Amino acid sequence: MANLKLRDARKSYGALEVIKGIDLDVDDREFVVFVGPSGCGKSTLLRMIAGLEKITGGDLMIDGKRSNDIDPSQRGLAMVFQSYALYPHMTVADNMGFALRIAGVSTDERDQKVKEAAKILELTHLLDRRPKDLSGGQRQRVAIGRAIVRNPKIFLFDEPLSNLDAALRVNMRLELMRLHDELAATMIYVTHDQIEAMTMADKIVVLNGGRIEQVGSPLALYNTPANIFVAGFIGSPKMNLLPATAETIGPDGISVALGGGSTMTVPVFSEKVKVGSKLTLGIRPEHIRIGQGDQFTGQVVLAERLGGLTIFHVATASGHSLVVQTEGADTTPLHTPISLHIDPGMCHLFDDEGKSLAKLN
Ligand SMILES: Nc1ncnc2c1ncn2[C@@H]1O[C@H](COP(=O)(O)OP(=O)(O)OP(=O)(O)O)[C@@H](O)[C@H]1O
Repeated sequence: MANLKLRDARKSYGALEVIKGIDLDVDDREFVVFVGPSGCGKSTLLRMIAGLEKITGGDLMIDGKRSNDIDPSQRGLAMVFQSYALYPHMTVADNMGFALRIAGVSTDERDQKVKEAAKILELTHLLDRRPKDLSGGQRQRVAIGRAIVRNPKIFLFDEPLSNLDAALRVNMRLELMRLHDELAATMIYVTHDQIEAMTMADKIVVLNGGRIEQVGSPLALYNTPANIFVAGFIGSPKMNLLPATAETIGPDGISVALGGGSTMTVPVFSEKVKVGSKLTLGIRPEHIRIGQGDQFTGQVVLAERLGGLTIFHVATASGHSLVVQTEGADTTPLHTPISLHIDPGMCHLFDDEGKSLAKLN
């Protein structure tokens, strides 16, 4: 069993506070991913958990025990870094067994643990090699093996795949998911790659400026972002965000004017919104249909043809730029006049503070 709790966790460097009060629960066997823009504090938070950065306020609880001041080596955690940090002069087997040797584990037990980990990671045939004779992906597997042999309560990963090429990243991503399942392990994983976050996480933690914007399952964040920040951060291509003004408020929702004569009634509710309130309408690119309506007319100005799907950049007659995603290889040529349909039920409305308005049932 392994669980971890942060309560009002803070980190300051001198007068500069970079982690500003984090409350988070990581449950046993959960795969938790920290995402957020560069500099938001993902690595700092992970390093605070690992014990590599001192926590300057609040509590870190590991299995119910306050662990702020426990030595990193005694926390029962193992961290895998982006840089692998392998010892170049040691073989794969020695690299993997090093921490156990330092801990005074007998040679027999060490060999057995290294062999078990090598089998799980398909490194058995490489145990006698040195890191320089391995590919990037193999090196990263050795770094993960070094964590596995320690049988940690919780694995911590700091952007472990970002030095790998695109194809290898996909492979390693799948391997890590398999490993999480096979080891029934608790994992905390930092990345700026939202595909990694969406595909691997049980729970995503979206950080921004040292605070949590939202915590939830990948689909919860995708379908019901709490605010504009999360709406814009999760999802690729990004959600379209358009300025809107509340025109009427009724039992069917809030009617908004989108400029250029376009209006839409979005089935949401808020006591705070009044006629004239400034709002933002959000619609994901895959929820806009081409050639099925007259909410917007315009023309395609750019097309990203990916084979399985096509991403159109559309300039509307009302002066908006919209990104539209269609299934398959849509061959609509550039500059073709088109009309667009938006399903109001798929739209999000955000208030003037960027908070999401509740949907009507
Ligand atoms: N030793 C330090 N002294 C002062 N500020 C620091 C120190 N280490 C990190 N910071 C600041 O803390 C903030 C968070 O940094 P951190 O590395 O955790 O961000 P990150 O989200 O992991 O970013 P990235 O995705 O770019 O790695 C940044 O503004 C950074 O400049």
